[in-house]
Amino acid sequence: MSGEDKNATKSGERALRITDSTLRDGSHAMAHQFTEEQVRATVHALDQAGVEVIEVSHGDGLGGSSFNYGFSRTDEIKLIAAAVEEARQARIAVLLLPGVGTVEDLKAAHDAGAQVARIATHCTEADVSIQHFGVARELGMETVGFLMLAHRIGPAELARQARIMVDAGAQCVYVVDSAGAMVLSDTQERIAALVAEIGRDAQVGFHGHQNLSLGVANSVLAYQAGARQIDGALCALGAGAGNSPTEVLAATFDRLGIPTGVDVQAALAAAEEVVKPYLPRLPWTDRASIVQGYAGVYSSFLLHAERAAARYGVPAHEILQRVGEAGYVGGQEDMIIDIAIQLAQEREMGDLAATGVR
Ligand SMILES: C[C@H](O)CC(=O)C(=O)O
Ligand SMILES: [Mn+2]
Repeated sequence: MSGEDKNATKSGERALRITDSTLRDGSHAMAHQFTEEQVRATVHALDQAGVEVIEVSHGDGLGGSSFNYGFSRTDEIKLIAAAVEEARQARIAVLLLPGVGTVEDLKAAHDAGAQVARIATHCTEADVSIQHFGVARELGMETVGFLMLAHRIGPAELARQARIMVDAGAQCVYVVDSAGAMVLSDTQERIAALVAEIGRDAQVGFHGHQNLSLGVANSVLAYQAGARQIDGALCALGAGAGNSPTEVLAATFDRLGIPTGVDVQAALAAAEEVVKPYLPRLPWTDRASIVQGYAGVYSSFLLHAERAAARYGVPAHEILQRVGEAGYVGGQEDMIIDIAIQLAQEREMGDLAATGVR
């Protein structure tokens, strides 16, 4: 497929496509406890608002329900099937991290009606996605690549990784600011590099997090640098301090005269009347999530760090600072426990030293 957007005619003059990830990235913030009723109500509202792609999966993608990542309350294939049933015009997307999920999971999601496959890898590991893009294309799914923790490498290397995904069959590759660590020009430079490398063959997308409160600003800059797919989540419901809020993206791009095909009033109602009432807590830029952006930590580590903090009596922001210094990536959630234990031991040693005990 060329970089030209084949869906552009669907919403007339649409200049960029907003993909909503409330029911996937938001799964992290919900500790993977979405119910079928919540999924149905959210899809119905997003669909009515004109959002064309709605992502539904465990927060860590298909197959993520596990001891390491957190068990889902409801089987994700059941949630995907419910979302497909509810959507009138929107297509349902799924996320797959090779190694967390398998091609069998992708086939099951496709059988349940999912039409868009988003394949995510760490930003330096695009080659592990090759098989999955091949299978997704064979199934006739739209394909999107997700280069996570994209702040960790420079624009040129990121563009080389995007090329691997496109050669494997990706029709769009996202710069994924998993840590909410990118500051303005970081986004512009990476998007521009990807557009230069793959722009003739595929689209470029941007997925932002709000840890430094820059998700929406980064999204606007991404669009200006050539991105044509942008992610959001209603009420910012996503990992860390949350994602760029879909309703704010819709309103901001509308004010900029950049058509997204999303009805601003309907998106505002979806956030306020459908999602907000079921939230256990609003995504928030507190000390711990700001440290995630500042130290470049995977956003989905937040709840894991908070749980370890409560269990070992150490501050979550200190755990996350150490995680950032160590450079851990998705899949290394167990190291959060390790760091919490180390911090607790250091504190105990410090206390003993202060009381003069040897
Ligand atoms: C599995 C991650 O939550 C994917 C994502 O949304 C990100 O890296 O950001
Ligand atoms: Mn995310």
